[in-house]
This record gives sequence, structure tokens and C-alpha cells, in this order.
Amino acid sequence: MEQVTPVYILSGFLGSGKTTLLQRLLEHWKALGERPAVVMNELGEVNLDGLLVEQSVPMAELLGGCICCSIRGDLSTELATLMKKESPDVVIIEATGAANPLEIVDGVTETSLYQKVELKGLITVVDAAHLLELYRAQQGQTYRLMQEQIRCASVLVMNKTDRITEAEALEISAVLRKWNAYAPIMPAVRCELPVAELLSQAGGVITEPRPAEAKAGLAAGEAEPVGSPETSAHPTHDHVMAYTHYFKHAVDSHEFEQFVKELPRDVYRAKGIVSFSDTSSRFLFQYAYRESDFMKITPQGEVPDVAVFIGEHFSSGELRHRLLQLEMSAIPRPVKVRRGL
Ligand SMILES: Nc1nc2c(ncn2[C@@H]2O[C@H](COP(=O)(O)OP(=O)(O)OP(=O)(O)O)[C@@H](O)[C@H]2O)c(=O)[nH]1
Repeated sequence: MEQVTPVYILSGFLGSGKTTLLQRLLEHWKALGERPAVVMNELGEVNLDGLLVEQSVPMAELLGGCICCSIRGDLSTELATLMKKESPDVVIIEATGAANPLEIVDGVTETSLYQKVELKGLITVVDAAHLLELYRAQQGQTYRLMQEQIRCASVLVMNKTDRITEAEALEISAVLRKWNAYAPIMPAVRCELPVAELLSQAGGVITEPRPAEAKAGLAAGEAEPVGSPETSAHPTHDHVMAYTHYFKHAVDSHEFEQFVKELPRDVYRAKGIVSFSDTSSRFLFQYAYRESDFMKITPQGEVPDVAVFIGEHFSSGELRHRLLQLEMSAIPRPVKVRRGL
């Protein structure tokens, strides 16, 4: 299968340290010989943070508005253009501090409907001192936005710990844990932390079959059972907020509709393009707040069969397993011929 490009969203309130972390991430990828690309969003008309990024890094800029509201549609267009033009190994989206990350998740997953990109994780950088101040006051829009950014994170960087005492660090950790029971918390000063660990903690859903499964399961027509060590040994996959599934086979329309109906409550949004084994058309499906909708489509150009699920802390391993089962059950089996004596 063609390479799927991982995408990370970098969120965090204004001045929390996102650009500082971005620079560390870029250094890390470059040291590994990978080609990162950046999507930067600034509320102003000039991208000042962009000036801090090395010129050799391909960059798309969304200026003069916030990704999550005024220029949301542009995000998926910009991301798709960047992908086509630069074919990066990894993409990082730095949102304005005022953005609601869930809207950005929506923009990225929109792109995965027609480009092979996969949202790997949402990193939220928290200014520990600022959060403490707001937490003590317990009010204001900033406070609520910060809370939202923390709630959706797959990993939390508790930055600027040089500005708080040890006792305050414990207090802030408890607040973060209360708002987000799943994301690992990494304390840091100037976002100095083990980047490889940060990225692995950020979650990431495996879309490629693991070698053992490809050999044994899929080839022999049997997917691994849910809860087997293979699926359950990845606890970090269970708090991701988006799971992207690229189909290798068509699925039965009735079984797929049933699967969508039975989606866990924690999945509140899903969308995708699927081919059904029992009809010749392709369908665009939408699912939001327990209602689904299927529309016949004829996509222009090459578009993969893909489904994206967005929610909070659902088990992506289980969804993946169910989808693989659907794919397997729709593959026509060879007819067994009994040989007479
Ligand atoms: N004291 C202290 N300052 C820090 C730390 N990390 C970053 N800073 C400073 O905080 C300021 C803001 O950092 P940035 O990385 O630009 O933050 P940002 O989230 O990208 O800011 P916006 O683009 O405005 O949203 C800069 O002056 C940094 O040098 C830290 O751990 N401690």
C-alpha cells in the first residue's frame, strides 16, 4: 500500500510554547533524515512564527484567521496541496492559540478522504503558570478554551515548569488529570523533552496490518479476536480521538450500515468513502450524533476507500478489528470441490 503520511496537531493557548516545541520536533525529524512539512496558522496577516522555521522546511500558511472558524475549509485544501507538492514524510499543524482543536481534527480528517494522511496525535502545550492562575480564578473564555484544548489532547506537555513551584506542579498535574484522564503528561522547561517518547505517547493508530496479522489472519481469512494480546497490548491506541481506516476490500452494505449503527457512543463523528461488495457504486457516508447518511458518489481522480472516526477515548483497536472482519467477510471464498473416489 502507498505510504500514509502521519499528521500531528500542535495545540495550546497563546504563548504556551507551541513554536518552541515545533522547532524541537523539526530538529528531531531532520536528524532522522525525514522530511517534515508545516502548516502554520496565525490570527494576524503576518506569520511571525514562520520566520523561526528553517527555510528548507516546506510550509503552508493560513493567515488572517483561525483555522477552526473563519478559514477552516482552507485547512484541508492547504494540507492537500502541501501533500501533493512536497510529499513530506510527516506534517505538523501549528494552530493559533485561540483554536478549538476538535475543529482542526475535522479539517485533517476531511483531507484523509482524498489524500493518504492519518491524524496521529494531538499534542497540547500547557503554560503551567498561566493555567494555574486561570484555574484559581475558575472563569473566563480563555479558561474554557484551555480546558477544551487539554480535554482533546492525546499527550500533554506541561511547559514552563520553571515558573511554578513543585507543589504547584503537583496541583497542575492533578487538574490536567481531572480534565483528561488518558493523555500522558510530560513536564518541561522550554519544551525540552525526549521527542521520540512524546511522539509515541501522542498515540497513533496502526493502519498497516502488523506482520503477524498479515501472515496469519488476513491471508487465511481470519482476523484476530478482539482483546487478544495483539490488539490489547497497545493501551496508547485507546485514547486517540481519530482513527483512520484505509480499506483494502469492499464491504457488504448491510453489514457496514449495521456497524455504523452500533458505533460506540464515544465515537460522535464518522465519515468516509466506501465501496460495497453488493453494489457497483461507491458511497460517501456521514455519521454525526447517532445519525448516518449514505450518498452515492463518483469521485474525480484517484480516491482511496477510507473511513475516519472521531471521538473521545474510544478503542480504535476494536473498530479496526470490526472493519477488518467486515472486509474479510465480503471477500468471495473459493468454492470447495469435493473429489469423488
Ligand atoms: N519561562 C519560560 N518561557 C518559555 C518556556 N517555553 C517557551 N517560553 C517562552 O514563551 C514565549 C512564547 O513561546 P512560543 O513558543 O512562541 O509560544 P507559542 O505557543 O508558539 O505562542 P503563540 O504563537 O503566540 O501562540 C517565548 O518567549 C518563549 O521563549 C518555558 O518553559 N519557560
